[in-house]
Amino acid sequence: MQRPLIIALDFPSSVEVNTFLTKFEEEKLFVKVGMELFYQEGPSIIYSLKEKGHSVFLDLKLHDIPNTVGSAMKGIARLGVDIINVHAAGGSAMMNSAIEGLEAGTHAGQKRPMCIAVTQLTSTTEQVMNDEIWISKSLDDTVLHYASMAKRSGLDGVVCSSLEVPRLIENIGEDFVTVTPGIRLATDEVGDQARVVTPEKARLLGSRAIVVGRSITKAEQPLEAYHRINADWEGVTV
Ligand SMILES: O=c1ccn([C@@H]2O[C@H](COP(=O)(O)O)[C@@H](O)[C@H]2O)c(=O)[nH]1
Repeated sequence: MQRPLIIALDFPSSVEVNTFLTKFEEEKLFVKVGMELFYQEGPSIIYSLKEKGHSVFLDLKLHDIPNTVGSAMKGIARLGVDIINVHAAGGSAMMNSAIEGLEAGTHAGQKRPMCIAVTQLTSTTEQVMNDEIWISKSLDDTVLHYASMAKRSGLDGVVCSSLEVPRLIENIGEDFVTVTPGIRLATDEVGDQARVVTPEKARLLGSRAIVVGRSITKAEQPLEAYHRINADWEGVTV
């Protein structure tokens, strides 16, 4: 994985996905399949995207007892996805089990999917985390704690806001992958996201990958929006 812009395919079915993807012609993309799409289409959407040559992040955010997550991961590894994730809040035993399941399910000679942990959702503010989730620490400390636990559990990286990336690089190192949603151009609507940065700022803060949904999928010209955001992310003048 270089430094991809991952497009969140938050669509209700494969019909909308296919219409959207035709705008990109033969371009090979890095896409994210989340709950909305996967719960409707199941594994067939993964096979179809992989067949077209796209890289796939399956964003199901597993969070259950270790045995259940491990068994689920065994099956997920067989789908051939490039990235899968869990909630770090499930704890270290659950994350260890996720890795064991992925290793057990990966075909011999193939690379297991990268496994990353959600630290705190980018829609969560520190106040909500304190008052509702009942974690009485700072958001930055909590993200660092969850990320350190994920690293010790053998995971490859985390999902967090770009705002937290410099501290993670400083404490955990550059090799631990940071996948960062909550990306908006200055003119975009923020919507339900709370910890938001521009693609350029994400690059400057050291994010390894950005995840962009509505700023591309709901744009009047999705291809143009993709190129504009990608240029901002890569630091290329267009
Ligand atoms: O902390 C998280 C974890 C996952 N997401 C997902 O990323 C995209 C963001 O979509 P936008 O339309 O660009 O807001 C979406 O699929 C979320 O489920 C996240 O936003 N934050």
